[in-house]
Amino acid sequence: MSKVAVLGAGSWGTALAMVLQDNHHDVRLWTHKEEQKKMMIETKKNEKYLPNIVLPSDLKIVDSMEEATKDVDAVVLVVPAKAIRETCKKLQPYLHDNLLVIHGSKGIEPISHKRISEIIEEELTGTNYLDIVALSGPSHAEEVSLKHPTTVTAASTKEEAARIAQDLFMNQYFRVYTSKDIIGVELGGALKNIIALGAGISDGLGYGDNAKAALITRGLAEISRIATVLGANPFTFIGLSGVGDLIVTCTSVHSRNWRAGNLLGKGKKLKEVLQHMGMTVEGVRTAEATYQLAEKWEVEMPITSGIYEVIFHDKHPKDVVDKLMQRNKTNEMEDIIRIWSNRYSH
Ligand SMILES: NC(=O)C1=CN([C@@H]2O[C@H](COP(=O)(O)OP(=O)(O)OC[C@H]3O[C@@H](n4cnc5c(N)ncnc54)[C@H](O)[C@@H]3O)[C@@H](O)[C@H]2O)C=CC1
Ligand SMILES: O=C(CO)COP(=O)(O)O
Repeated sequence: MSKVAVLGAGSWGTALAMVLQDNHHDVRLWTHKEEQKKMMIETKKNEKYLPNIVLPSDLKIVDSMEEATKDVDAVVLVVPAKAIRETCKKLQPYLHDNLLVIHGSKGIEPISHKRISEIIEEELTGTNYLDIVALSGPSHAEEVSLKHPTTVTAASTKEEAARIAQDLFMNQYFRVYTSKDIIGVELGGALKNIIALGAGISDGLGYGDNAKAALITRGLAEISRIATVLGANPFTFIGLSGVGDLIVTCTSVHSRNWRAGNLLGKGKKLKEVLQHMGMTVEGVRTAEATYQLAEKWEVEMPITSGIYEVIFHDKHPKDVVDKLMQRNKTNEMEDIIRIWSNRYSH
């Protein structure tokens, strides 16, 4: 049995805490909201984020970061990407040697273009902890909390760290693979949210399965193009955190990114959509960051650019689709083969 702190009690933090509790670890779930903490203790439910799910009776809902992290072997950061820096600052005084830092968040920071593990590393500089592991893959919290079979990847540059995370989480319904490609795993998890917005927009416009399959496939092509330039292993994108997460997020009604896109496709404005959602829609901020990254590295990302134009410049989604369909004629694989061979020729 290990002692584990889960920081962030939204849908994903709560579902991961339940997996860890099922594995008989000593789990402490922390939320920054006092009223949410009280509600979870009183009702034994997390009504806003996972309605109808009864929390395990032995799951500890704690009062403070200090209580959450006391003597723990691992912390699992599961707050929205925009709250990672702030949460790391709160965590910093409680770090100790041999503490494994795992995160389950999916995003890229605009302007700095940092991945989650890079932000964590930056914020925890000068402190002692073991390593950072990213946990990512096709895993809607709603299904994990019902113990439906789910597979994810634990990625760390240090294989041993990924293996510790694998051992902590793996059970009968939650299968964990390891990977050393943390760049690819984090980029796959973050960038698929942009394409999921696109899939939602396409469905909202009334287009069918052909359009969605095109978005998933060509979306994967542009994700692997930029990610390979940024140092990822291209093979990661045929894995769970690549095509796996892309499929689940583009096709599931559980996906907040798909649902937000769907409303955009039906003509709603971004502000209205986000108010209506009331939950984290990571693809919006990641679209901004990725648009900037594509410009910086001169990588063609036409789908991401189109979605960015819809979200931030009020472009009509139908005009964006027309523009995508009328791009210059091209060979399907030429670009990615060139990028892959550049990478492997060094
Ligand atoms: N929901 C899911 O099925 C999955 C979500 N993720 C990722 O997990 C991360 C968290 O997402 P969800 O749990 O789904 O979000 P959510 O919208 O369900 O909940 C967000 C939680 O973060 C808390 N929060 C907001 N601002 C905060 C701050 N400044 N400091 C501390 N806590 C704060 C909220 O109170 C809430 O408890 C995201 O990056 C998401 O992409 C990853 C895999 C699956
Ligand atoms: O990352 C997820 C599933 O793997 C959750 O996606 P959404 O944030 O779109 O709900």
